[in-house]
Amino acid sequence: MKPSYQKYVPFPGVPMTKRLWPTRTITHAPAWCSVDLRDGNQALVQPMNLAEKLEMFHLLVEVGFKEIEVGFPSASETEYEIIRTLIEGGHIPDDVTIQVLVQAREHLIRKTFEAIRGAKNVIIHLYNSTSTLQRKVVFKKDMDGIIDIAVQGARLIRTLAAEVDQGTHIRYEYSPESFSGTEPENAVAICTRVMEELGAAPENKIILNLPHTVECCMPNIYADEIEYFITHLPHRENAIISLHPHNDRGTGVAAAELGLLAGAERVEGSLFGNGERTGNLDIVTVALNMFTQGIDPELDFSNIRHVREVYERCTKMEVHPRHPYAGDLVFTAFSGSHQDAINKGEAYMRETNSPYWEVPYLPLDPADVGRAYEPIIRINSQSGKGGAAFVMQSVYGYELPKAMHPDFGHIVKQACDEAGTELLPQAVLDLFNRYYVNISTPYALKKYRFAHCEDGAAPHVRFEGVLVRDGAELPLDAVGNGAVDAFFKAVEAAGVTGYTFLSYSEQAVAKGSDSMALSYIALRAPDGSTVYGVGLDSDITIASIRGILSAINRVAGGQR
Ligand SMILES: CC(=O)SCCNC(=O)CCNC(=O)[C@H](O)C(C)(C)COP(=O)(O)OP(=O)(O)OC[C@H]1O[C@@H](n2cnc3c(N)ncnc32)[C@H](O)[C@@H]1OP(=O)(O)O
Ligand SMILES: CC(C)C(=O)C(=O)O
Repeated sequence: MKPSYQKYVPFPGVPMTKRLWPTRTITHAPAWCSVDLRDGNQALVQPMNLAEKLEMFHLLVEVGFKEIEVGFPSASETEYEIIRTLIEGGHIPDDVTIQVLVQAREHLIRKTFEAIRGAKNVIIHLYNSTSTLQRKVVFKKDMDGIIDIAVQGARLIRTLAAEVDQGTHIRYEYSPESFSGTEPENAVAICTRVMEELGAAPENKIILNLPHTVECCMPNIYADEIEYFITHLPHRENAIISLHPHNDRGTGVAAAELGLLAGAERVEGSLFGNGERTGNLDIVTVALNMFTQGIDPELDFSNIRHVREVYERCTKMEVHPRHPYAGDLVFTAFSGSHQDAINKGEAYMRETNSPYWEVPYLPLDPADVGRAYEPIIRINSQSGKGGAAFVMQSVYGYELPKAMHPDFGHIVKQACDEAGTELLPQAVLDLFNRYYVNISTPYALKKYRFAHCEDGAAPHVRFEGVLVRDGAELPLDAVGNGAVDAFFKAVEAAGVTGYTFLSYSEQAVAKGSDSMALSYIALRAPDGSTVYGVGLDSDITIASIRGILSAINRVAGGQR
């Protein structure tokens, strides 16, 4: 790639010495305009058909958009028919304004006015490209020539708007397309002329949409351009300043956010950023970014799965697994330290009832976008002991004692390394069962009984039974202050020696319709190490006995 970088010209800065936007914060939602059905649609391999456009339109209404660019009605019969269907089919709620895009060309403008007949609220969106590059390469005109295209278009629009039925409320929008590639003073000049032509006034504000048609500079430069425009525009009070970022450098969201700081009041974009090339601005991300700053975005993404499902079906595009807020993996932690911190954060939230979201590594509560049911913690070779314990607890209700976490974590880590892939919860449970639960080799408890005795002395329990190893029977018979103690002594008396009882905890778990007891046992093994065993049975005493035997068997069977 060496020398070819020299053919790129660095983007010019904006002549500003003082700028206000870096000192500001975003405090409220802008007016949003969805361009999914137009800019998004025009960039699809297979543009949406009528049914898909209608479904998408209804989704956008459901999400809360009040301004929706529904198409470019003069582009084709299909586009025209879709707009007629929206209007004639009564699909447009009274509080929603449809927007239609048109180039500054007479026959296209006339066709556009035909298309909007009978609509209640319409924004006629006029555009022509104004950038230095387009002037030179496409239009071969100077700036006056470009202004003339816009003025002629605006004049015709005003004339035709005056003839439209009284029941149709028309507003105007003008885009100096490729605004960010236009000299700032030229952008102001052309917009000023269009405002005059369209009779912009405080009670009849024009939307001046300032597109980052191709994102060719850093977002701070776009913000400078917006602030320059706003502070140099005569009669700024007659205009609503709108942003239309694209995402060629991958910073469309940043450009929109900095553009808002620079004073814009309206934002055009699309769901998940669908649009030309790398896409339009992703409105979902900007809106949810606001949400995470304690600002009501005035769009409803509380069921993001549904929004995504309709979007993917209608556009045949896929949302990337790492897409902010909506991707499959964005609320998932595989790595141990993240899992640990998330676990602790969730415990902190439960224990303190904190009114604020204070969970490390998760900037948004998944429940706020309807994703609370998904596994946050998933297991692979990067996971730690807390992750495996979390899966056992959250999926199966097994409350592993904290001291046992490293032991089980080690087993899970080894299995992940061997598998070289993620372990699903069932595989984690299988490992737990295989390594700890009711292990019955080499020692198997063949038969047993215990009796509670109260014969004058302190109450005690007698355990009798038979342990089998390699076909040989070892009789068990001992007395203890409880069944577990009696069993432990009986095993020792039968020659299985060198174990010390360290700790024990129990819990009930639901197994189908039955409730079972789980007993976690820790013993000191003959070599001084700690060994864990788990017993599972409908009877808590038997569960404990099975747990002890499991621990012994893990040592005796060399299964550690
Ligand atoms: C940045 C954006 O996303 S803008 C929106 C872009 N969207 C679309 O283009 C989708 C819909 N477009 C279409 O269906 C077609 O392009 C139409 C119907 C608008 C126009 O079609 P056509 O006139 O057949 O062809 P085409 O688009 O190639 O037109 C190019 C001509 O329009 C001129 N032109 C382009 N934009 C404008 C404009 N805003 N104002 C006036 N003339 C323009 C070009 O200079 C060129 O002129 P030339 O033929 O004299 O060289
Ligand atoms: C027509 C304008 C708003 C546009 O789509 C763009 O510049 O990207």
